[in-house]
Amino acid sequence: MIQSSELILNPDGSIYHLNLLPDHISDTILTVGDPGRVAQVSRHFDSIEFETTHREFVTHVGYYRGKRFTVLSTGMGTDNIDIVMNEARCAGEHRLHVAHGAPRSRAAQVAHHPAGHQRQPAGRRAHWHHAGHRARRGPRQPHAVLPLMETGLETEIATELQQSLGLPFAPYVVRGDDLLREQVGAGMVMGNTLTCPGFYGPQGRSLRLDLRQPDYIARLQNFRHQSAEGLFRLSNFEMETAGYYSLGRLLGHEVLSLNAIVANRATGEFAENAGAIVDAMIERTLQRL
Ligand SMILES: O=P(O)(O)O[C@H]1O[C@H](CO)[C@@H](O)[C@H]1O
Ligand SMILES: O=c1cc[nH]c(=O)[nH]1
Repeated sequence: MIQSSELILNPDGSIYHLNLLPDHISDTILTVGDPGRVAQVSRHFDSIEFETTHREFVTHVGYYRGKRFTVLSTGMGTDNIDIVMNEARCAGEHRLHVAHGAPRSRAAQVAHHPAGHQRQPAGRRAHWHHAGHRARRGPRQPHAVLPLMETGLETEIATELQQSLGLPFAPYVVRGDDLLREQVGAGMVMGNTLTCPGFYGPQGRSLRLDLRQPDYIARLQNFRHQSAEGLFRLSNFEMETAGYYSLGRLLGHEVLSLNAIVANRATGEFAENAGAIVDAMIERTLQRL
């Protein structure tokens, strides 16, 4: 029995922040950061059966070519991903209990629009599969160390990243879902996303304040880890993927982060047709799911 202070329901029975009832959680969930982008996805649907808005969480539920999707905005940052993954899971689990008598895994897909600092033209589509930021130091509270079960390779990369960037913590390094990548990623560029707890300093931008490490971007660009699986390099910045991949692994969901590259940090360019790039990625993703 979970106490009402832990699993908080609104008077209509919907879950606290997302404002969703069990039936609003489809087997496949598409998440976007920008609340305005939910309609950019659902305008492709054949029908929309439900819409709601609560804070930055906008949800549309509908059908695309006969398949039911929930499309949901998260707002920016991994703190919101904690809310979305926990609340969508709890609401969805309840639906599955009612429908099937037992919970089972759902696939959750993620569409984001981050910035690449790799040397490729702004505007190129990409799809990335590693990410991370986890504080492993600090006060030892019971929840400070997650039982994430990183693979050997993930731990190796995390340790080397920590050393080479001089970080006071080891980042998470978590691989996305291989099957979803095969299903959705054909023809897209594969890469490794660095999830940052901010857009400016944490992504090496300096507008009014100097960076503590002036060579931060160069250090990230030059990072290499060679293993039997191939060469690991960092590809792009965004602000949520690590949260999805870590919580997806812990909760047992298939998760893939798709990133439209709109800002090229190596050349200093922002794509002129960013909206069209994002739209093309949305359509391609829907067609493949
Ligand atoms: O456009 P969305 O999907 O929000 O994604 C990216 O854009 C936001 C920053 O501008 C961050 O959320 C980042 O992850
Ligand atoms: O540069 C960018 C662009 C979008 N989102 C990010 O997190 N960074």
